[in-house]
Amino acid sequence: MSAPFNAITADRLRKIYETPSGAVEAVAEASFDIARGDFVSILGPSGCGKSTLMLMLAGLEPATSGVATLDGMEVSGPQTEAGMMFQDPTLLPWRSVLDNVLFPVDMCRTITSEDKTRAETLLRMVDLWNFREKRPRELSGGMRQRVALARALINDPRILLMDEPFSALDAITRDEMGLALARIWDKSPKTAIFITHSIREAIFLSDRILVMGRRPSRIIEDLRVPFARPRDPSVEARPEFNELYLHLKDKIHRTNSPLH
Ligand SMILES: Nc1ncnc2c1ncn2[C@@H]1O[C@H](COP(=O)(O)OP(=O)(O)OP(=O)(O)O)[C@@H](O)[C@H]1O
Repeated sequence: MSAPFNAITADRLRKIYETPSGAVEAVAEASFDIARGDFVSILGPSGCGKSTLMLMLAGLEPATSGVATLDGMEVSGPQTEAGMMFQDPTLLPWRSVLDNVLFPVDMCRTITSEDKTRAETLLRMVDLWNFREKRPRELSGGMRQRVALARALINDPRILLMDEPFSALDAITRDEMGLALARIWDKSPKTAIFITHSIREAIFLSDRILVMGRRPSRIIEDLRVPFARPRDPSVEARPEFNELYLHLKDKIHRTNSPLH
């Protein structure tokens, strides 16, 4: 059977958290299809349900109703095939950088020499080759996130789910991480969902941007980013970049305002 064109689908995904103080409707209804190879960012005001949506797609939080699929398979539990990155890199402190990158392989089978070669290639790509034998505590925050990126790619996943992976980093390191991710993308495009609060980061990295409205949230904007790849940071100086930036900023501001 040939692979489906849409790598990720969400069909009326809804999430209500039951809490001691009552029900919280985190996501009212999210529906979208993501084509194979597209890099899609999700923007939206704080607390609108972006992480909840991601957790439902990753199979880490069950949807109250609706259906998600990854690579044509309905999501009904943790999606081990997808690469994942979160705000916190969650590295194992007693393992070396190289062994942290190999951890997802170690979890499911015996590590082969090909796995080691791939881990080494990835560490070169994220510029951490010289740190492969170090422990996480010896690395900066940006370096730890680069280890997490290499780890997310170790199984060469077709789908990558990233929830604010760079948000704890300083602005310069964050830009460098964005560039590193864009370069990796140029070499080996994957289907990705990337949650961020940075409109500039979303435009620079994405083929398409979805905006979620205020809770209980829905997708209120879905647009394509018109810049060819590979992109370099000079794209930010283009008038179209700024127009898109202002459009998205206005959209998020309006949804965040109690007057709208
Ligand atoms: N496990 C949980 N139990 C109860 N309520 C939750 C839980 N997780 C999230 N929520 C609530 O669901 C809503 C959406 O939270 P979520 O973390 O998905 O938003 P977000 O858009 O990712 O926020 P931010 O941009 O600030 O990270 C919030 O009101 C939050 O308090």
